[in-house]
Formats: sequence, structure tokens, C-alpha cells
Amino acid sequence: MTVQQKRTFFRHLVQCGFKEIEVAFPAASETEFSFVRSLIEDGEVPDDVWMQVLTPARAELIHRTFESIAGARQVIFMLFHAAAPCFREVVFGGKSKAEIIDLATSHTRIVRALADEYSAKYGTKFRFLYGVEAFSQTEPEFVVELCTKVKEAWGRAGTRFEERIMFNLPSTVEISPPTHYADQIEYFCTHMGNRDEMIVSLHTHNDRGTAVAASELGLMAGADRIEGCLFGNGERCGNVDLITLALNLYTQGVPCGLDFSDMPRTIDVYTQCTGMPVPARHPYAGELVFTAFSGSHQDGIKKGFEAQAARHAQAEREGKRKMWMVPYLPLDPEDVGRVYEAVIRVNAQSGKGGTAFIIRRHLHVDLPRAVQQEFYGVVQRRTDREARELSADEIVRTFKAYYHLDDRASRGTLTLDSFAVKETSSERVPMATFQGQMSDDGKTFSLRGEGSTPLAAFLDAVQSRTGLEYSVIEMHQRASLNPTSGEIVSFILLADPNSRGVTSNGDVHHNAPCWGVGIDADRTRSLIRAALSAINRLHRASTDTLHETLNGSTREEVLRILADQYALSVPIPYAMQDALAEICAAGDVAGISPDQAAAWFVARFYHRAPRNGDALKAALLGFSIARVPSSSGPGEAAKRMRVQATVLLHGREQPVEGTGSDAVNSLLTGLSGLVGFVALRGMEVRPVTEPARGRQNVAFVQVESEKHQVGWGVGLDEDLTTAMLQAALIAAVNCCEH
Ligand SMILES: CC(=O)SCCNC(=O)CCNC(=O)[C@H](O)C(C)(C)COP(=O)(O)OP(=O)(O)OC[C@H]1O[C@@H](n2cnc3c(N)ncnc32)[C@H](O)[C@@H]1OP(=O)(O)O
Ligand SMILES: CC(C)C(=O)C(=O)O
Repeated sequence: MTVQQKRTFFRHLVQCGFKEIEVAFPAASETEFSFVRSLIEDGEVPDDVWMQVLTPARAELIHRTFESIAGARQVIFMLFHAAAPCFREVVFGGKSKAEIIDLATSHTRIVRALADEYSAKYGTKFRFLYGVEAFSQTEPEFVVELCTKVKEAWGRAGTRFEERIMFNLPSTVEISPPTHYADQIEYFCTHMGNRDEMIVSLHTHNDRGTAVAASELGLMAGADRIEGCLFGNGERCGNVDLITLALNLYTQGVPCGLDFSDMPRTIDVYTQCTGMPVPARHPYAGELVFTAFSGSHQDGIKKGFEAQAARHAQAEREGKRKMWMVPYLPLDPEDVGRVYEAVIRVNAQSGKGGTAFIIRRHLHVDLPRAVQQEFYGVVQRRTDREARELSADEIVRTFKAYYHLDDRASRGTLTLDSFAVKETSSERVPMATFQGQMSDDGKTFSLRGEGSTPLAAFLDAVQSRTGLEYSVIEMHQRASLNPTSGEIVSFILLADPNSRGVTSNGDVHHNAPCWGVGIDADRTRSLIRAALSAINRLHRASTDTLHETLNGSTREEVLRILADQYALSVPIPYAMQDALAEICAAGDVAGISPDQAAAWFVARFYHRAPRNGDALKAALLGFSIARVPSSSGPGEAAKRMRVQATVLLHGREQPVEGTGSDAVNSLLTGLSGLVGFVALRGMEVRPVTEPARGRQNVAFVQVESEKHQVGWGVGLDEDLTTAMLQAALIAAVNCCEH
């Protein structure tokens, strides 16, 4: 880290509430030394914070360390060296126990003398910390003997907090189970005399992955203090993660004075200063730790939030504490600055509860169970087909399209432009008249109907035009969960006994009843909109049914045209065929021909045959590839590449340059500045023989954007790399521009 990064990090630690901060190993380097100086000279250390520095037991390094802290207000000075048999023998060239004791005590006396001198000169308050490096590998009775001698050499330990001598007992390398470490700590605490004149400090590393457990057990075994790092950074597998320790304490009702309520900021500071990422599954902080993908977990979380809202409302009325109790969420994500949006994310493992949760959060609509089941089927088919997660935004858009809630209703649907309902009652029989203006695929007409209720009158009106009889099977109305909207959400299950559909293998079947959804501030209008939504679903092509169209014989026909007319006589990845179906669905849903579908495929994924004389959207004009010399040694050099290319984008020639692990990744990196960031999801390459051009390669590339949009591209060339790069370019453009 630079001095500036260290400063940022230090400030953040202060903000989080740390009162003892190890700021540097001042004798190690100029940066470390000058950072300590800058903290002191700029008055950066708050009055209630102790800065800690450390040094090995070497006289010249101790002196240098003291020079760095001249003028400091209060300092914890750590002197450390190893005492374990392996270190005595290997590092110190066969020092005896007595010589180790002498090393420790003679250097303690040096520290003591300098501390006295600096106190007199600068008024600095000192606390002495003696670190028995590799404590957990050292004979426990020898540690007690050594520390007793060090305490005597220090010679001024007292029982007041600042007088206590501190002993740091590291598991420098975590070589045994946490229970073993805790036993060693307990032994130390119970065998040292005058325990009240000491502070016993833990310093746990994570080589066995149990540093958190070792620290927690060590505390229970009698220790007073723990040294660690944010996010467990540190040598090898790191030091214990202080964030996990602190939040573990909070969850047990033990306040520890640290504040991690703005976890996103802590993550930002950490990643910017250290250049290290926080793993997605890191306890309390990782991107995914409050996220459920699994259906049954999502169900529990959804029910948990609903039950908790009721419980909290009651607690508020009764003036009681609001307790957190949600299945699968051990704490409220908001307590650590996380939003609820990411609590549920949907992929093929998810269930109805998850999708219902997202609709509830984003559209404020509480779906009845049967609608949850129906819509879940739609989402599940898509996640399965695309083998990916759907974003909340995609789920909401799918919901609106599926139930025709969008203003941008799919073409070919019935829309209600204006209408009025008049209710009368004669001889105690209620009567309603519906009068409205509707459009069907752009054609406008008037409708009129009568019935005992406004809904019946509307259905009568539509029936008078279509000649079909609809029956209402089930109906629900509920208020929007957003009370300020004042909207009513209606759900109607409508059947049309005469409606028929055709499956992909040609069988005729009765169309199942369909749910419709309507949202309006007026109760009657909301109901009528729900009925219209159901009618549209029963009789008009929805995105889903169009998808089915391309699953059948039409799909075979499209593939045949692609092979015959466009030289794509190789198996096209199934997921890519599905992507074509999606595009057709989003375009014109009413009866697309196989020729049109094939032309769309080529124009969209292949960029070979622009329709209507459109300019070619993207093309690879030329490129060169070079290996990147690596600073990490010759073994690494072979793994990095640089691509320099010229591409045509919307009629303009543009240079692109990027590095990556291979040619395609390098190009995608270079394109991120031009079209947006995308990552490679998959690539398939197949040889093909074209009558006119001979042997060629076809590359299919799939990429994904940060917002989880997926894009496909196809490249065809006799040179394999050219085909792959062409495909990658088109995939990136498709992904970012559609
Ligand atoms: C326990 C921990 O892990 S604390 C974190 C340790 N951090 C660091 O080591 C980072 C900073 N360290 C450094 O920058 C350097 O190692 C320095 C400045 C401390 C010393 O550098 P150098 O003088 O080049 O020596 P080097 O690092 O090779 O040290 C090894 C020598 O110190 C001795 N030594 C090692 N640890 C200690 C110690 N804690 N106390 C006394 N002597 C020690 C070794 O026996 C060896 O002595 P020898 O040369 O007589 O055989
Ligand atoms: C300096 C000491 C405490 C250390 O880092 C270790 O032994 O792990």
C-alpha cells in the first residue's frame, strides 16, 4: 500500500471504532517509517486511539522503531521473536532455552530504557506488548517461564489498565485444532502469576481455516484481547477476520464497540487499498451471503418477512422490542448496510416463493398461490433453458409481458382504449352496462354488453365480438402493498371451453384456463383489466406460446433454411436457438414465417446479410495477436495475450486493444470501452465445408453483461481465430445494444 492508501485505511479503522491499531513495522521500509511519521506529524491519531508498532528483538531495529514514533501521544510497542523448538533450532541456529530467555530479556530492557527516554522527552505513554511468535508450537511451560522473565525485565507491570504488561500469544502457523490452542491459552492464563497485571492477547492465523473458532475459544479460555485484520487479510491464509468476530459477538447479544453498519464502504476501502477482492461467500460481507437461490429457502424467507411485518406491527402497538426472526437470514441485512433487493435471486433451483417475493418487492403485488405457481412455471422454464440466473428486472418485465400489463402490450393483443360502466338496479336485480372502445391489432371498434355485474357486462361485450363464452373460475382482489398508490390488484382465472391449442407434435388440446392480472385505482376497472389480461392470454399469442411455436416443426424448418441458404449446416447450440425464439417473441408475435426467422437469425447473430440495405452493424476488419511479457516469470508469460484489432461499428472504423488469457477474452476486454463490459460465457467451434469457399470454421460465442444480459454471435472463416473473434465481436454488440 502507498502512504495515501494506508492513511485511507487507517481513517476507516478509526471510523469503525478500533481503539488499538497496529499501524506499521517501521523498521521494515521507508514507506512504513514515513507513514508512522505522517500520522504523528499530521495529528491523525485521535486521543482515544493507541497506535501499535512492532519490531523483532534486534537492537538496531528497536532504535529505528523508536525514532519513527518520536512525539506520539500513546503507543503500544510490540517486541517479538519466536521461541518454539523448530525456530530455536532452525532460525536462531540452535539457541538454547536460556539463550532465548536472554534474547528476550536483554531486548526488553532496551525497549524499557528507550520508552523511559521517549516518555521523558515527548510525554509519550507506552504500553509494552511482548509477542511469543509461534506460541502454539512452543512448550507451554517454557512460554510461562519466558514470559515471567520478560515481565521481570520490563519491571513495571501494575494492575491499572495502562500499566498491565501485554502478552501476545500467536498461532503464527495454525498447526492444530482450535480446542488445542484454547487449552494452551488456558494453561498460560492459569500458570502465570499475578494475572491481573497482564493482558493476554490472541493473534490467530488461519492456515487450517479455523482462526475464528480458535479466537472465540481462546477468549473463553481466558484471553482479553484479539489481534486480527479486516476480511482476514494477512500472511498465507491470513489473520483472523475481525469483521466475522465482531458480528458473531453482536449476533450473540455482545456489543463489541465496532461499527460495521456500512459494510459496502468497508468493502470499498478494503478493495481499493489492498487490491484484494472480498469473496462472494465471505461471512457477513460477501455479495451472496444474504442471498437465497434455493426454492425452499426463498419460500422460508418470503414467509418470514410476511410474518415478521405482522409481528413487528404488533410489537410496535404494544411498545415491545422488535425481534428479528426470519428463516435462513441470521441477521437483518440492513444492519450491515445491505439492501433487501439481493436477498432472493432466481435461477433454475428457485421456486414459486422466490419469484413471488420479487414481484412483491418490485411491483408491490401479493400474488395468490395459484398465480405464484403459474408464473413460477414461466420463470423456471426460462432459467432452465438459458442455464442462468434471471435478474429482478427481467422477472418483472416477464411478469408484465406475460400478463399483458405493459403499456407496450405485445402486438396482436386486445387493448381497452376507453370504457364506462353504468350500474342500475330494477326490482332489486342489479344490472350493469359496459360501453367501451377497444383495439385489436391496431383496429379500433366499439363494444357494448350487459350483465348482472360490471365484469359480466364486460365479458358479454367481448363475447358479442368474438362469439366465445368465457367462464370465471376463480377471482381475487387485494390492495397494492404500496399504500400510497391506492391501487387494487385483481386476479381472474378464466376458461374458454371452446378454445383449442396445438402442441408441437400436432396434437389438439383444450387450452387450460388462464389467470389474468389487472391493476387500477378503481376496483371495477381493475377487475375488467384482469379479465382482459386473461382473455388475451387465452386467445392471443403470448411470449410463452410463441416460444413453443419455435420449439416445434417451425424450428426444424428454420434450421434447414439456415443450412441451405446461409451455409450454417452445423448443429446450432440449442441455447442459441432458444435465443432466436426469444427475439421472435419480442418482435412480431403473429405468425412469423420460417424464412423470416432465419433472416432474423442471420441479421442478428451473424451480421452477414443486413436487411433492407441497413449498414452492417459490426465487423472485424483486421487484427494482430502478441504474447504479453509477464513480470510473474516465464511460466506466466505464455498465459497472457494482447489483441490489436480494427472493427467496424455502426459504419465507423475503430481501433480496439485489449489483453486477456486468450484472443477472445483479450478482444472482449478491449471492446468494453466501446460497447460495454461483457464476459465470455461459452464458445463452440465447428468445421464446415462451404461449396463456394471450401473448408471453413463456424464459431458460436455467448457472452454475458454485468446486468446478466446474454448475447450471441456467429463467425465464419477459414481461419479459426478470425471466426472466433468475429463471433465475439457480434456477441458483445448484441449483448450491450439490445
Ligand atoms: C511474526 C511475524 O510474522 S511478524 C511480521 C514479520 N514481518 C516482516 O518480516 C516484514 C518486515 N521485515 C523486514 O522488512 C525485514 O525482515 C527486517 C527489516 C525486519 C530485517 O531484515 P534483514 O535485516 O534483511 O534480515 P532478515 O529479514 O533476513 O532477518 C533474518 C535475521 O533476523 C533474525 N530474526 C528473525 N526474526 C527475529 C526476531 N523476531 N527477533 C530477532 N531476530 C530475528 C534471524 O535469525 C536472522 O538472523 P541472522 O541473519 O543472524 O541469521
Ligand atoms: C508478530 C507476531 C504477533 C505475528 O505476527 C505472529 O506470530 O503471527
